[in-house]
Amino acid sequence: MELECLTELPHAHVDRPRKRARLGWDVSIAPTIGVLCGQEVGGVTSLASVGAPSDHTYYTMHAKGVARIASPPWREDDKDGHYMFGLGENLTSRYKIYSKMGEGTFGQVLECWDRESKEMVAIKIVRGIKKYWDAALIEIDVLQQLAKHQASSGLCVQIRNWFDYRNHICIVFEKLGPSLYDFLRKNGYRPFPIDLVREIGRQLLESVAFMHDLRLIHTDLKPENILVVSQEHVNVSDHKFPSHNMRLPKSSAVKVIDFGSTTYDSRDHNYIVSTRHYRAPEVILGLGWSYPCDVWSLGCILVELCSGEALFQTHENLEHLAMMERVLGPIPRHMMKRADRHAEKYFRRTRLNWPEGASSRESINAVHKMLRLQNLVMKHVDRSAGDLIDLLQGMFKYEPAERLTAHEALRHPFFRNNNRRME
Ligand SMILES: Nc1ncnc2c1ncn2[C@@H]1O[C@H](COP(=O)(O)OP(=O)(O)OP(=O)(O)O)[C@@H](O)[C@H]1O
Repeated sequence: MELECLTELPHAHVDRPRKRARLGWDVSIAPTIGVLCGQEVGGVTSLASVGAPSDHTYYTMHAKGVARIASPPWREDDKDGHYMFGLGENLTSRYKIYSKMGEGTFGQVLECWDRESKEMVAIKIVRGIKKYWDAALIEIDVLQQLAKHQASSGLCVQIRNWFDYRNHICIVFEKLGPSLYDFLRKNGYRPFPIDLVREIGRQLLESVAFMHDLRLIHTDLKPENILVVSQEHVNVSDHKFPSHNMRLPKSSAVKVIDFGSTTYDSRDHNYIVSTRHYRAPEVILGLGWSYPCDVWSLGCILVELCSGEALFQTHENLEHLAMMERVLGPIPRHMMKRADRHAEKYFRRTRLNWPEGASSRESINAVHKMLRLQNLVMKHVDRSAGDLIDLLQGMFKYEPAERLTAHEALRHPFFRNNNRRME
């Protein structure tokens, strides 16, 4: 999602952890600086309690030839502030880098061996640029809130530790498997079976209900930010095209990641949030947003899992609103009237300025080709289509106050009799 949003996060009331001193382990590069700064979460020994090694310890370590845990040579970050690393190198004396698992706006995520807990972990190395530094501290604060209130089997990724390494915030997470988007892509954008959609949908709503109970709004829910817990997958034949094989997660257990844009509830949120395809109408119209924007994003994700493809494939506000009208019916007048000065140009008196305002004939055709929600669901789903349509209609209410809450959606008949994880 756009970084500009992050710089505007109104987190004034959140106690941000202060910037810590450089990691003590790095003393071989800068022996005069060195206070260890990790803060463990979840009962593992605190790095902070270890303290900086004295000169004596430092030289003894070297005398003992502990080259195995030595620091790699200092290098410049790349032009975008990303940490430069080599596979097999150490990241502090505790972690050894195995592979790169992903990359996002904030930094890179590396698969590392944790010598202390003797397990693989995923470490997000945040870009060494101040605005990302500050945003990472907010993400850590949120992750610690979540960790305080959920068991390790919870539905949001667990933070294990964090520290500052060579001016990069590093956040250590439990290691999870591929994202739902990875599965969709590898399957050539073929739909998931409805029972799997139901199981994933239920967990996502539970995780969002949990966040909302803590007054947290994720704001960037999308298939890329939902990871399956297990690495294992099964090959099954596509229910629609039995000659095609599909790769599906062996267990349906999923967890939500990426709390870099998560914010506390406040009445005056009106900056742009969410990745485009999953963005709620009140965000586009500048009407202010809150918890319901997460429910809208989940509605988009459920449709995408059922159909295989993102629902609103657009990069432009007017086209996006036109697509919403095509799939869900007209935008209520009272919302059009309240649209902010950036959005009022999308309307002509009391209707959307469409197709007159379209940027091209292709855009008009793309919108025209879209199916109504009912038809779209019925095209892809055989069983439970009626319940799913009804649930989605509640999650896609234009008026945020009328939209189902996550708790209400969980009570919907679509989820009845299916309240256990598929294994
Ligand atoms: N705990 C984890 N286990 C396994 N892989 C992970 C984990 N956390 C993140 N990843 C991988 O790293 C990628 C980037 O992570 P993340 O979304 O947290 O970074 P980001 O920079 O905040 O991204 P964005 O640009 O979406 O804000 C994910 O899409 C995923 O592939």
